[in-house]
Amino acid sequence: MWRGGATAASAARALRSRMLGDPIHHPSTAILPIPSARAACSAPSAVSPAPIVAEAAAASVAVSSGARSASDVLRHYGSCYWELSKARLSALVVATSGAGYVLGSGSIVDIAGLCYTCTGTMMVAASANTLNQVFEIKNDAKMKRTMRRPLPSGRISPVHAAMWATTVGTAGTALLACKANDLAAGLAASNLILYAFVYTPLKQIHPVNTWVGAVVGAIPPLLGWAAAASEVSVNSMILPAALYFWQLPHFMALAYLCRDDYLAGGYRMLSFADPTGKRTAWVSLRNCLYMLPLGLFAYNWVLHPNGSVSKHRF
Ligand SMILES: CC(C)=CCC/C(C)=C/CC/C(C)=C/COP(=O)(O)OP(=O)(O)O
Repeated sequence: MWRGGATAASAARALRSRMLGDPIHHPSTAILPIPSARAACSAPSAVSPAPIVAEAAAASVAVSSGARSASDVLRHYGSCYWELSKARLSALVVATSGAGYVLGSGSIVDIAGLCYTCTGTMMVAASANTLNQVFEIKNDAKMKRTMRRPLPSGRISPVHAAMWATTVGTAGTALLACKANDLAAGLAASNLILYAFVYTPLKQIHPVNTWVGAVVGAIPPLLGWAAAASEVSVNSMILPAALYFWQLPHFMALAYLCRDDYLAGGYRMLSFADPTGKRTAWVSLRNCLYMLPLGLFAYNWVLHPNGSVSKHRF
């Protein structure tokens, strides 16, 4: 039986803590270069072979657990970035932007342009969603629906999240400016500002926040259209308008069903002053009805990127 096991285990622990630090709480010390482990492994020694074997084993354990810890760190922050970005919601936002791009393209769709636009939109939406959570840490911590998010649960620091938002938002806007056009980049940046710096604080001030939030959700297809056509027109507004009216019943239903949670979070929603739900239901129904004429417009108009309206079937 090999008796160097205990020595190897403690040496491995010491090496591992030197190499990796605490990946979660001290991320800056988390990934030190592997060569230090290799150096420990290959350091010449004049002492008996048992410690050499023990140290070699320790180093090899340290390297493999180091690799595991590095991948743990990557997984940890990867999942934080994913959640901060609300990646599934952002993917839906990208789908609407992509639809706008295709409609704004006319008969030929530039696939590379579509990919750049979708990537840029995803990045700016990820940034907007992260900033929203940076500003709502205390509120999110009070709500059942949101208390397990990365910031209120302490899985990532606010500074780290803000740096992620700044990096991805700047890169996404630059991508749109370089590979699409300034109009698309401007719409993306303005929408980020509207969401993070107008809608987000407004949630705690006045129920009108829901309507402002619906504008934020409606901009991405306009952005996509602008990226393809380099301009916006009456036709480019049809899909955004449909999204705007569609979101209101969606948000109203959420605000009514989760009203206790929203109240606990310190938000101001229409549903608080509506115990029977009748007012909320009426606002929802009214906005559903507004969608009917939009369907007729889309059916009867050819959606020319240049905004001219010809009466054909779409
Ligand atoms: C290109 C670009 C910038 C696109 C932005 C797209 C975007 C962020 C859409 C979300 C719209 C919205 C009002 C979500 C609800 O936020 P909430 O704060 O009510 O949600 P929460 O309570 O779950 O945090």
